[in-house]
This record gives sequence, structure tokens and C-alpha cells, in this order.
Amino acid sequence: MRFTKMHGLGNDFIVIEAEKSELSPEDYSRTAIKLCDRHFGIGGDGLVIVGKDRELDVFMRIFNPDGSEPEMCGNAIRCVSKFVWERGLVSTTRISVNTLAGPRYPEVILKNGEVEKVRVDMGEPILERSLIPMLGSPGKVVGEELDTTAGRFRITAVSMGNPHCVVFVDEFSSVPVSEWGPVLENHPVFPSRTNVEFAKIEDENTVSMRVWERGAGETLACGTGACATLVASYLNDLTGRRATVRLKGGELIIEWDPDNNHVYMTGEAKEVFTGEVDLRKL
Ligand SMILES: N[C@@H](CCC[C@H](N)C(=O)O)C(=O)O
Repeated sequence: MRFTKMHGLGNDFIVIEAEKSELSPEDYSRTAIKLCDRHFGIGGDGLVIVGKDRELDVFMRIFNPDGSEPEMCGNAIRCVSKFVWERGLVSTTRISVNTLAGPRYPEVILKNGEVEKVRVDMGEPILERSLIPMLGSPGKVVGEELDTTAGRFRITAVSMGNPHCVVFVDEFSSVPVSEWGPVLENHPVFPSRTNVEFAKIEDENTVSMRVWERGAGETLACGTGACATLVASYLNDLTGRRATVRLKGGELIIEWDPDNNHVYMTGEAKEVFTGEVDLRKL
């Protein structure tokens, strides 16, 4: 099976074209577990399946290294945009992508004929507790205390199609991401688990962030997590509606438009190599 290795700020994916692979959709989850393994497989933070869609330009499905299927992935959708543009699967720079979270609209930004960046209309953030989803009484979850086995956290919950729990911290040196991350990811108040962002406000235009991803562990970057963090920062009066979000693997520009309530994410996408894998040998 042919594959392409891509990444967005070091959040890396194995990208497969549905029509050209022998995989059937029932195989996607267990194939993700095998291929994403960094020692026994290709290695990646997710398996991405892309193909022609019946209604929109293309569809995208993503599977975490634990085999679970998230609704959306910000870094993957930028990679998918570059992939389908460069392979001629689309003919316009504005692309419509069907995802489990609904349609999303990336635009590839070209420089000297090459994809320099991708700007994605990530849609409206979801703030209503039950839709995150999170248990408890109706309303937004902004700066709310949550007791866990690792102590008490003040959290803001935002869904960008997939669930995020944002915790503001003063500095990262005292944040044991791999200890606190799974405690919050698997807290019973999140029935579908959650991604977890630890965010530090640098100034009103800049936020640094580390992420613990549902089904993947700590990664170098998370696009939906960066969007959720900007929304949470604004809701907590910590930044304006536009900020640079600094992640371990690089930077994203995130904007929350007051006119249409949509969040826009701009950042790079890179292709690293292509290859072939014999699934029978894994
Ligand atoms: N890295 C992603 C998010 C991938 C999905 C996530 N692990 C989940 O389960 O929701 C991004 O860039 O948004």
C-alpha cells in the first residue's frame, strides 16, 4: 500500500488515498494502530484517509494511534489540503472537506506556485457543555473548577468538532503533562474523553501551549487545540480574538471572527516522504 508521510508543525500523519488503497473502512482502525506504532510500524500521530467525496471536494477521516476515530484534526486538514492540491484532486485553491465534524473549508496559499501555508475556516466553536460533550448542568464551561485524582484544575471546555479542555498555567516547568494529561483526558466528566491543552499567556497576542491528545498522548502540535486555546483565552479575558499560538513544533495564527463566529487557523503543512508498506508484514 502506498502512503505519504506528512506533518503540520511536527504533528505527523500517514496519509492514504482511499481509492488507491486496498483497505476497506472496517480495516482503518486496526491499521492505524499498526502503522502509527513508532517502533513496529511507520510511526505517526494519526492515520489519515482522504478521497473524493459525493457532495464536497474531498472527505477526510483520521484515526488516532489507539485506533479511535476523532471528529476533526486541524493539522491533518492542512496536510490533506496540500496533498489534494498537489495531486490535482482539486482544481481550486479553496477546498471543501467533509469531516465527521461536518464540512470544513481550507484555502491553500501559494507562493511561487508552491503551497506556502493553508488557512482553514474551522467553523464555530461549540461552548455548550452537553455538546462538548461534558456532564453537568447546562451552560458554558469557562474557568470552572474540576477535582481530579491529580488535584483541582480550573478548566475551560471548547469543542472544535472534537473536545478540548484548556488549563491556563503560569509556567510549563511545573506541569507534568504526561501525568496530568491522561487524568484529564479520561476524567468521567468527559464521556467521549478529551484533548487537554496547558496554555501560558505570553501577552495579549501570544499564547504558548503544550498538548496532551486524546488517543495519542503528548504531540508537538494540535491545530484544533490551538483554536480551542485562543477561544478559551478570549473567554477568560486573557487575549484578544487573534493570537499567535506557539507550540512545541512551531506556530499557528488563530483568529476568532466576531462577525460570523468562525475560527480561522493559518499554518504550514509539509510532505516528508512517500513509501510503500506491506501490511501482511506488520
Ligand atoms: N492533532 C489534531 C487532533 C487529532 C485528534 C485528537 N487526537 C482527538 O482525538 O480529538 C489537530 O491538529 O487538531
